[in-house]
Amino acid sequence: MPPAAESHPPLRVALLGCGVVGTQVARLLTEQADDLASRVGARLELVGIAVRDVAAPRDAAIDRALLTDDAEGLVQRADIVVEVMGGTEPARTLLLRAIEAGAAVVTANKALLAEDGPTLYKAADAAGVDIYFEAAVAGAIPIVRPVRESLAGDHVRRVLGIVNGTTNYVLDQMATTGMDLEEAVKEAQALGYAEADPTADVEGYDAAAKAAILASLAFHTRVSLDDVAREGILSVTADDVAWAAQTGHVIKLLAIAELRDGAAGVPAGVSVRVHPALVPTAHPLATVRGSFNAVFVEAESAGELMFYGRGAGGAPTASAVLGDVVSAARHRVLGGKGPQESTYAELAILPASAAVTRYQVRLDVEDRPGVLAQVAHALAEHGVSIEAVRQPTAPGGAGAAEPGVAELVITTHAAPESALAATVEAVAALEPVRTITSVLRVEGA
Ligand SMILES: NC(=O)C1=CN([C@@H]2O[C@H](COP(=O)(O)OP(=O)(O)OC[C@H]3O[C@@H](n4cnc5c(N)ncnc54)[C@H](O)[C@@H]3O)[C@@H](O)[C@H]2O)C=CC1
Ligand SMILES: N[C@@H](CC=O)C(=O)O
Ligand code: NA
Repeated sequence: MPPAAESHPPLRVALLGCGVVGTQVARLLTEQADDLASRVGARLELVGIAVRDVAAPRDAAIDRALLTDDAEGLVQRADIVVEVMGGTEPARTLLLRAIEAGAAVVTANKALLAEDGPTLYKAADAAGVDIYFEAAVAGAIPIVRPVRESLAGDHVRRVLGIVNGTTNYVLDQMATTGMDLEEAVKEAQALGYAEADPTADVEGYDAAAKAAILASLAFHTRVSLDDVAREGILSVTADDVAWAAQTGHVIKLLAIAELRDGAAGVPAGVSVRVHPALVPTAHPLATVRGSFNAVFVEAESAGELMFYGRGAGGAPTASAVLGDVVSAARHRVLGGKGPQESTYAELAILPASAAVTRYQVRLDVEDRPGVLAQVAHALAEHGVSIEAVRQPTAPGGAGAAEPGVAELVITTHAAPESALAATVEAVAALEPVRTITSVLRVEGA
């Protein structure tokens, strides 16, 4: 049991940034001060909130006397620095200054961690202080700590997740209300899910940053944003969404990190990617609605684990931040330190072309005998085997693109991305092929 709060001097907490997340962190630190003190064994005293503009209007929960535009000065007078301003600079410099000054740091900044986490981890290690970042991946969902600590005795094989609330919200709205992408993004911004620049969400950078962080932790190997093969949701059309529903799928933006052991002609290493994928409606990931996130982890001894909850929004993200603050604060009171970065495995990072997935290819072809055989032959020549072929529109009948044209939907067995790219090119070049309407990966089947 921790000592009574009064037995330890208060711990000074500095907050950098007072936007969607920062406002909720400040509110919870104040409203839950007594509980937090009892849980930590010392009072957590919010000593300042660094903002760009001290005169700007703020939520009523913010004590305006704490506002300062001197972030550099603030980090020098704190035991724990919480960074929720986002962006690479000045966040990195301020966190380094805080670490040099002996403060523990808590950050929600996945963009910074995925780009330059090692600089911060090394500095924290050298200074002997904690660095925590639960909020950086999947908001409120405890996923960093389970992968970093609870599964430290296991071997993780694969992580598959919906880790961006904005894009999940957008795809869900497109599927259920027919809303267009731009309108749904505006709603996600208003609800506090989107990044300051929502292109980070819709182009997959945010999910890629989270995938890099998760892959690093899961595989004890340094993975940065540049190592992640990335596709966002801008190429997903209303037609894709409607067609997915018609065939028993939903489209989700997935983050995938997997260990490949050198089988199937693909070299051994780690494959990390983010892309939209067709997920069968019976799969648990298909039921993840709105801004919710979910992460599947497959580990050798633990088997399959699933983590589900709110991945975005002020209060849910603040919950994860506060959990980290409590951990760091307990170390200040009771001694001890959180885990360091672990990169001993030093696995190879595989190129995007080595990713192995099933694909669904939709194409319009001339409706005459022998066409299907030509298409099948082109696939076979590239070593891609067909799992199923469907012709959703009756030849030349209702729903056909035009008379004499038939739509084919080909689902492949798992094939390397490199083989598929060449195959699609070869199929597109066939004389009876009019258009390749879409190529989508299929996951979770
Ligand atoms: N909003 C969400 O659902 C989640 C956000 N995050 C992360 O949390 C961090 C904050 O996100 P939000 O609160 O949503 O962003 P926000 O844009 O609402 O808030 C950031 C605040 O920091 C301030 N700021 C930026 N640069 C500053 C500087 N140099 N000095 C002082 N203040 C500065 C901005 O003026 C703004 O008020 C980001 O790293 C984001 O990726 C993580 C998980 C979920
Ligand atoms: N913009 C992010 C916020 C949380 O990380 C998202 O939409 O998930
Ligand atoms: Na989290």
